[in-house]
Amino acid sequence: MSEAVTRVQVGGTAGTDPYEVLIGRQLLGELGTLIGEKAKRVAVIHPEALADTGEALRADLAEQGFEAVAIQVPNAEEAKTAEVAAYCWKALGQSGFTRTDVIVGVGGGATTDLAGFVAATWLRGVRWIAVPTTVLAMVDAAVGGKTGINTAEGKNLVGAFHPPAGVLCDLAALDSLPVHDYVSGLAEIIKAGFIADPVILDLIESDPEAARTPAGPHTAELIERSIRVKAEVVSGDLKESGLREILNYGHTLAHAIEKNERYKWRHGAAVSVGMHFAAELGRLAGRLDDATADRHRTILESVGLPLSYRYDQWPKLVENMKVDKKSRGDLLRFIVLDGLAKPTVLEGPDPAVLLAAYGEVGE
Ligand SMILES: NC(=O)c1ccc[n+]([C@@H]2O[C@H](COP(=O)([O-])OP(=O)(O)OC[C@H]3O[C@@H](n4cnc5c(N)ncnc54)[C@H](O)[C@@H]3O)[C@@H](O)[C@H]2O)c1
Ligand SMILES: O=C(O)C(=O)C[C@@H](O)[C@H](O)[C@H](O)COP(=O)(O)O
Ligand SMILES: [Zn+2]
Repeated sequence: MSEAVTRVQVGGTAGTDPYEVLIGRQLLGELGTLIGEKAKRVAVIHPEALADTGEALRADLAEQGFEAVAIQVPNAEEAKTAEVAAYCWKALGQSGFTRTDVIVGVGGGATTDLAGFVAATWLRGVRWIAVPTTVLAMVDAAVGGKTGINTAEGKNLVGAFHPPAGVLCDLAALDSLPVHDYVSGLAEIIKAGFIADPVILDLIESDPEAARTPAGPHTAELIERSIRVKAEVVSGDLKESGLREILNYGHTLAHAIEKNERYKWRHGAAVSVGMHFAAELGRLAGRLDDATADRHRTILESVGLPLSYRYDQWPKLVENMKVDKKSRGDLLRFIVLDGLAKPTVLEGPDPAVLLAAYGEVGE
C-alpha cells in the first residue's frame, strides 16, 4: 500500500501557472498524468550515477505510449555547462522534439538545473517536470523555476526563470544517496530554518546525528517544511525582484568558493561556509545578536557541515563576489539576519567589516 502523499502548491499568482510539489513514496505513477496527453515525445535527462533509474523511467514511459528517449549527462556540476546543454539540444533535435513534448529532469540539483535550462531554451520554452533525487534538489533546486548553467566566470551566470509543470519528490530515492551528499543538502534546509522557519532548527538540534540520514525521525517533516518556505517565497516573487533574494542567504560567498574550487565542492558545503560568514557579517554589522550568530556555528558543525575556507583566498573571493547576481554596479549586496527569521539586505558593507567577518571563517 502506498503511503500518504503531501502536495504543496507553488505559484498561481501574478500570471504564473500553478504547479504542485508532491512528497511521498512510489510517486512515479504520477509522471504520465503530469506529462499529459498532448505530448508525443518525452526526454528523460539523468546523470551517469542514475543510469538505471533513467532507463527504467524511459522504458516505463515508452510502455505508456510515449516516444521516450533517455539523455545521459555527467554527474554533478560537470553537467552544468554550455557543452552539455548543446549535447541535450542536439538529442532533442534528432528526436524531433516539438513544443508539445516534455522534458523530465531526474537527479540532483545540477541535473534539474540543467534539464530546466534545456527546457527553457528549446523552442523558446517547453514543459518540464522535475524528479529530484537528492535532498538538496527536493527542498530547493527543483522548486521555484530558477534554471541554469555555470560559466568559467561564475556560478549560474547563464539561465532563465522557467518553472516546472510539477515536482515529484520520491523519498525512496534518498536511500542510495552517499552521506556526504545527504548532509550537503542539510545546508539548504538549515538556511530555510534561519531565514523563515526556526522549527526546522529545533528539529535538527533535537538529534543532529539522526538528521544526517534519511532514516532520521524528522526527515519528511524537514523536507516538507523547507519546501513550504521555498514555495511561499517564489510564489510571491518568481523573478527575484525583491523578496526572493532571501533564498540567497549564504550564497554570495558560497558561489565565490564554488568558482574558486572550479565547481568541485558540493554546493551545500559552500553554502554552509557562506552562512557562517553571513552570520558573522550580520553580527559585526550590528544587526544580529550573538546567540543567533553562534547558533549557526553549532548547528552546521553538529551535522558535519564545514565552517571554514582558506584565509589566503580572500582577494580572489572578493573578485568572484562582484559577479553575484545581487550586485548592482560596484555595490556588493548580502543577505544578513536582523534576528532569527528576519532576513534583510546589507548593501555595500565597509570592506574592513567584510574582512573581519571573513577572519572568523578563514583558516
Ligand atoms: N535552481 C535552484 O533554485 C537551486 C537551488 C539550490 C541549488 N541549486 C543547484 O543544485 C546543485 C546542487 O545539487 P545537489 O546537491 O543535488 O548535487 P548534484 O546534483 O551535484 O548531485 C550530487 C551527486 O549525487 C548524485 N546523485 C543524485 N541523486 C542520487 C541518488 N538518489 N543516489 C545516488 N547518487 C545520486 C549525482 O549524480 C551527483 O553525482 C548546484 O548546482 C546548485 O547550484 C539550484
Ligand atoms: O531559489 C533561489 O532564488 C535561490 O537563491 C536558491 C539557492 O539555494 C540556489 O542555490 C540558487 O540557484 C542560487 O541562485 P543564484 O541566482 O544566486 O544563482
Ligand atoms: Zn543554494
